[in-house]
Amino acid sequence: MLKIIRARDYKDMSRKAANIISAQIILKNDSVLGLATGSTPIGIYNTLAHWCDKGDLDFSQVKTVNLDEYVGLPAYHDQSYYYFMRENLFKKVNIDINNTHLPDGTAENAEEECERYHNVIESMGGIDLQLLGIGNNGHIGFNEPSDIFETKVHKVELTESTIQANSRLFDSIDDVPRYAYTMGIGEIMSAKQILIVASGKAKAPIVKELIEGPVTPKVPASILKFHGNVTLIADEDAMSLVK
Ligand SMILES: O=P(O)(O)OC[C@H]1O[C@](O)(CO)[C@@H](O)[C@@H]1O
Repeated sequence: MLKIIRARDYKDMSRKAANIISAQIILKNDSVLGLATGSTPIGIYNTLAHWCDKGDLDFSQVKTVNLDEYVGLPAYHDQSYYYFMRENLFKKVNIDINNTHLPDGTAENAEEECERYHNVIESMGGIDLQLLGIGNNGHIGFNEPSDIFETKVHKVELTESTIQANSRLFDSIDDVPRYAYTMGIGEIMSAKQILIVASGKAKAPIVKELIEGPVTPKVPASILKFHGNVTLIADEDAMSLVK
């Protein structure tokens, strides 16, 4: 069942989500956090960094594993998710960078990279708290709408809708990578706790679909309704189409 927390606006959503992540770290200082990229979590990461800076939060034992990475982008590329995580969180908190993990977008062998990344997640003993954004088409990580739920880390061809949405961050749409590595639905659903965040009017149709629609691989996020401990934090704009 999906627990729903309504937030006033982006700032309120960010603080509420940061509070839950912070509680997780306080309760278990060596928590494994599953982390997400995209515009939505930036306010959460800023808030966590601020609390860490004030000495209220300690990342020294925290381990992280990210959802996804573009195929073909090296870590130093400013649109790689490695770069995003470093700029928005890792360099601002006292985390040991060796405890942070993402798929390697430059790996030569895709199959081996998927296997390696799956084993990284397993070797950490699973994810304590997984943070998720939601794509306009219902994707989580880069699990795009499909006929099946892919369970394990895999290489995925991005949909036109995702390429369009993410082109805002690249010089031209032709620069957006066509493929990505992503955690599978199985690894995401194995997390002990899941937090999914949504903000803004553009997310209102998919948030309505998530809450009111059926569970189907056509809306990958819908599977979350089968998880035992999942919370959606959405602001008023994102909730504006929900009855
Ligand atoms: O938070 P945003 O930028 O709307 O992105 C939503 C989702 O899309 C992605 O950016 C990938 O397209 C995910 O990483 C994110 O969860």
